[in-house]
Amino acid sequence: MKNHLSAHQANDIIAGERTEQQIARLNKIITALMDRAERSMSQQGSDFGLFQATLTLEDEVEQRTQELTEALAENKKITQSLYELTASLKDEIRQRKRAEALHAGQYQIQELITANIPLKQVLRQITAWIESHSNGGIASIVLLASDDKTISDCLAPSLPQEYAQALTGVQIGPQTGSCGTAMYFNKEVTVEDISCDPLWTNYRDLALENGLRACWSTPITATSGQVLGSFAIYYRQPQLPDADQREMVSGAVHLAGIALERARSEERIHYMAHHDALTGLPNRTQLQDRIDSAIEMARRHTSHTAVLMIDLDRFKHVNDSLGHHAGDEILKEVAERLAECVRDSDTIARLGGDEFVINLPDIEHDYSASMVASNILQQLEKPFFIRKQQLQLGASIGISMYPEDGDNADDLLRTADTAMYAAKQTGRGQYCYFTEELNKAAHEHIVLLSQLQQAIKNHEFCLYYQPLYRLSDDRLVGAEALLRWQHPQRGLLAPGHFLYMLEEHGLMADVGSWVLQQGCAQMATWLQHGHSNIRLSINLAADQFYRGNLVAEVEDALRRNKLAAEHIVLEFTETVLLRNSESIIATMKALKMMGVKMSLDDFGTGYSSLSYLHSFPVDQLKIDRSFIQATNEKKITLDIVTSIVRLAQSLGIQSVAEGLETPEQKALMKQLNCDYGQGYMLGRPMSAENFSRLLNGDRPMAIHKNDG
Ligand SMILES: Nc1nc2c(ncn2[C@@H]2O[C@H](COP(=O)(O)O[C@H]3[C@@H](O)[C@H](n4cnc5c(=O)[nH]c(N)nc54)O[C@@H]3COP(=O)(O)O)[C@@H](O)[C@H]2O)c(=O)[nH]1
Repeated sequence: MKNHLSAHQANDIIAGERTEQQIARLNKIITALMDRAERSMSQQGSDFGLFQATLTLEDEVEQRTQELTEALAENKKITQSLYELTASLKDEIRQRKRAEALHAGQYQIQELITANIPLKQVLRQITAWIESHSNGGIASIVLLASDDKTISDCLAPSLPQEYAQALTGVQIGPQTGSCGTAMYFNKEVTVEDISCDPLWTNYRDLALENGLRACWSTPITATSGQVLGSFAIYYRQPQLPDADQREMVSGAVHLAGIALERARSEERIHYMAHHDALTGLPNRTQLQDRIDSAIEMARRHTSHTAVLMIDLDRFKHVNDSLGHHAGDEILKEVAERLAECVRDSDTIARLGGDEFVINLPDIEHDYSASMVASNILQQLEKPFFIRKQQLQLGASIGISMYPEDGDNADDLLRTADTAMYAAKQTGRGQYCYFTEELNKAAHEHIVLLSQLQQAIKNHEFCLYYQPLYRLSDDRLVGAEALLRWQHPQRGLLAPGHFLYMLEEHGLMADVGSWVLQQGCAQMATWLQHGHSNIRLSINLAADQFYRGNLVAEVEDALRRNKLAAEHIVLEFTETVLLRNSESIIATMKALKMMGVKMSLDDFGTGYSSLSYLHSFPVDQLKIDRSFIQATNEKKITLDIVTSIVRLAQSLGIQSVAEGLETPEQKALMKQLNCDYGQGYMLGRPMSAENFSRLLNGDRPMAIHKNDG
């Protein structure tokens, strides 16, 4: 509809005015004609003249009357059309005002949403906005809980409070009033008369007691289609919504959807920023807040707060061997077991990996922390059953206390971590309190790590070689390459000082690659010097297998040094075999196909599962030196060593006795028909130069106790 006169309508108005002027003019003409007739009759005195004049006058009057009637009819039409035009203009103005008011309300709500005003305030504003345009309708918004089954809240400022409260907690279903049913089916539900509608059977009395007779409800959904709540309008008399109301409510539902979706994503982001995704426990950020609050409380109450840093023992081993999914299952169960050891007011957090932290606020004495720590150790000692396997883990715990060990969250976490590290060193399954001495040790640890990183850059590593002899005829048959660190201040260091750190900090695979290249280069040199009857054993770390490019690395080392595969033996421990994965088996088989011999190191100390020997292509078993050294003390150890040698013989593979220190040990192993021997009694690890001398039949120079 237009709000201005069309050209046609304007013409009509002008035509109306013209008609009035014509009538006035006609009256004047009639008067003039009458005068003329009178005058003519008196002047001519003739009857004919009068007759003629009368006729003319009548014709003119008739014609003018006709014109006048037409003009009047035209005028009436114009008046009618003017009346209609005014009515439609009034309607248009009313509609426009309503639309403007709606838009203003909509705009205001959009602004509230973008200004991050609390959700409930926004939703109340939406209900108020709709009510102000609903002629007595009562607006309400109910929210669906995250379980998608129950009403978590009802926001309806104009509904009776008793009624709104009664809706909270109601389970939605196919016959749960208008809102519950609308959310259940994700469909608009219109009930004209609550008093007789079957959807309201269970809630009818409640609604009628509160004076509610009709209700139509529209689900509020997220962009994904997920139902978030419902928007409803109640009436106090049986009624259906009209077209205007429908249009309005569809806008309100849209806005409520945006507000709810936005609030949910913000909640989600906040949750993710403060929780660990795997276990749902608080993360470091939230833990720090909780420790800060606990410190504040302890300060006010002049009490204490304790921080327990918990690290699982053998977790890395399980993770490496069974894979990350199994590891994740263990972590979730650990979280559950920890929850059983603490009060609701305590905080359990996961910092990542297998590191958990517990904060005990407001405790009187460290005795409480010790009680909790002992309980946790007991709980985590119990076996885990993962994928039909029983696993024994355990934990180490470090404890720090406010105010003694720190007056802020960072310091308490750091000191608890230092104590935890000490607990691990003193033997697993222990708890340990922070002390100043530990602080010093932790500092040294950090220094050593940075020196180790420098050592890699500055090529401070070298290899030592320990001779290997055939026991039947004492012939030198090879050597084992052993890593050494030429420390700038501390001198030559054996792996015991630093290998664990390389492993802990993920540096072992790179150092292992260097050992492989360097060992092959040295072996190639000895070959060039005519020593073709020896083999070099090279240790492989588990991480070298897990990295996935071991076969290519070995091929590369052999090719670069023009070395045949038969000149090297690769040693690995059972840790590698624990991850009984297709890829580890494939790697071993590929190495074996290349002609490389594989030796299982430290046999007897780990799981020593016979199934490994069946699945993996092993050529040699190295009996751990702890068995060899205990043979003269315990009969059972002698029996074990005898069995391992026999096992190797029956499998058609070689056996090597490690750590031979006395002639008796050597004699015993020879008597048992063990193939090879290695140990201080036969030769300590020595430099490449000294080993070359040994190969040449010379006495190695200056081999004394400290040479490696
Ligand atoms: N992944 C890699 N592991 C390596 C590498 N180099 C060494 N290692 C492993 O470190 C562990 C300690 O090695 P090390 O301090 O060199 O000790 C070796 C010998 O010195 C020692 N040994 C040998 N004979 C005796 C003995 O008679 N008595 C005694 N007390 N110790 C002795 O044993 C170590 C060799 O053991 P093994 O490898 O099991 O044959 C050790 O586990 C090394 O494997 C490396 O480059 N990569």
